[in-house]
Amino acid sequence: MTKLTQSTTWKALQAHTSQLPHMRELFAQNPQRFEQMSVKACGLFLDYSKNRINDGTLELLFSLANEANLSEKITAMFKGDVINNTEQRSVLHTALRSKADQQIITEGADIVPEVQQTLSKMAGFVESVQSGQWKGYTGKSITDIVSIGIGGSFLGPKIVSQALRPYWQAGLNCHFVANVDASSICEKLKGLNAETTLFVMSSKSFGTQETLTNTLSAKNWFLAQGATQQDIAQHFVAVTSNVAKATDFGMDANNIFPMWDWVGGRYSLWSAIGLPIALLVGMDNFKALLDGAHQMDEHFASTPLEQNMPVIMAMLSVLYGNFHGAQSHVILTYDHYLRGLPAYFQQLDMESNGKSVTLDGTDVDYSTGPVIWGGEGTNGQHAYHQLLHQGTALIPADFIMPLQSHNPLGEHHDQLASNCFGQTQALMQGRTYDEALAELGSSKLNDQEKSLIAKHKVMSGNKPSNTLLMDKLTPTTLGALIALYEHRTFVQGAIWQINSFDQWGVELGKQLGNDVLERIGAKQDATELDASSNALVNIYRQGKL
Ligand SMILES: O=P(O)(O)OC[C@H]1O[C@H](O)[C@H](O)[C@@H](O)[C@@H]1O
Repeated sequence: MTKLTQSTTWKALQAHTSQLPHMRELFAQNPQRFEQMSVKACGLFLDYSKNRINDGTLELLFSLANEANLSEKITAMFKGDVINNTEQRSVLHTALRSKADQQIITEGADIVPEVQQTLSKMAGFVESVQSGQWKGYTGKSITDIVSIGIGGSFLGPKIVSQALRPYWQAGLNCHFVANVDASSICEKLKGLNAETTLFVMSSKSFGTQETLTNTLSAKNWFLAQGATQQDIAQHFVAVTSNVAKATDFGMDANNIFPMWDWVGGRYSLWSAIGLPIALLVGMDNFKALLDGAHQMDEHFASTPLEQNMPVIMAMLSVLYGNFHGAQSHVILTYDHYLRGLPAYFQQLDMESNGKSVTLDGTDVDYSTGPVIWGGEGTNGQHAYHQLLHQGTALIPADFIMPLQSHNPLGEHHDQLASNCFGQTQALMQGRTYDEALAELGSSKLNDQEKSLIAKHKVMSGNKPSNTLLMDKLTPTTLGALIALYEHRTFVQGAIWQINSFDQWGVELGKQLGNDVLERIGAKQDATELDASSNALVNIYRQGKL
């Protein structure tokens, strides 16, 4: 048994949670519940009153956080301690949104000046492309960006660009390519004009197979359209921490934007990996995004745990995962522009906290990261919400909604909001058998039929949800929202004593993928793998069943 599960607080939480009454009763007991269980920070408002908690639960959860030395761990991250112990790295994505006059030291050097220099380089480039000064090889301005990257070098730029669609500057469009399936890049290139297309290749390592292959194919396409080798510098730029590899690959040294080992891929949209975002929304908006995240960093670093938004959300997730057996967590966005956010948070959380040994290598004897999933709230209501309401799995939910729409139109937003609030209410209060029976009161069914239908209409309720509101989706509120989830992920990892910043599981997949690729290209059939893998490779080599 680990110390965590043996601790008095852990055991107290186990006993406490099983005795807590239904949320309907908790609301009835305390008229101040909403005021006491809501918090505002950095333009975001969190209502967490619809959770299976009372004051006692919160006290125990914060004790657990204190026993995990959470405050010390937060300080250690911000000041650049080597908290990613398996890769011997600091974790300093927060430095990317620091203020120019801050000093953040890692490996003996202040990194803020480098961050600022890179932002200036990005600003110059963005201005030049947006103004049309940056010309393609036939003297035309750029109209289309193709962003090539995968994982953290893809999803952040894509989802944030999508979320900030109302802020795009006229004249530029962006297309994202990640999948190594040729159909992805071929479809994206159809209809593009090489003379006006700029490729942004993003790879922290500059060694990821999918990204290198897609970039080579992009280069070949570009040359096949009539451009020459000398024209490449005007059409290909790279973002990477491996500048040497990028220049070896043929990237013009002036067109390489640096990033650093102390930025994890899934935390990297704030670095030059965010270049496609900046190209679309302009540098001022990109800086506003950084500023929103910085505000959340300050809130996280300096607010007592009890009022600390990321800490509250993280501890609630620990509550459900470790004391109520929840295996997944759903994120429901009531905003069309935020439709990609669940996928982004999925990558962030599952790659960070999908771990089963503690920092010192001990096997955990408790659940760690849940499955994160979700989508656009209103659409889900007509599909998978059924399982949230009446299924056997407990699935805590986050509902996210801006108060003002970017497209105010008739009654649309009122309907959207009423769906959002109505769902959290239904999840919380459910419907009892008597209520269901009463609803059937005037129907023509006989008593037996009424009783049967009523049983099917019962919803146990007591299903937890958080509601997150903001005035409007802006670069600043979006920055704060994403940083909120980053820190929530960090806090959970801190409680579970795992390393949230490595990803050895993903690395093994890459390694074996390369191994299989060699067998596919070999002269004879594969014989050295397991029977299934050999057979699959050999069927593939034949090219038909
Ligand atoms: O940016 P790159 O080095 O090309 O890496 C792209 C992605 O590769 C891996 O799959 C990692 O698990 C991700 O965290 C990373 O973002």
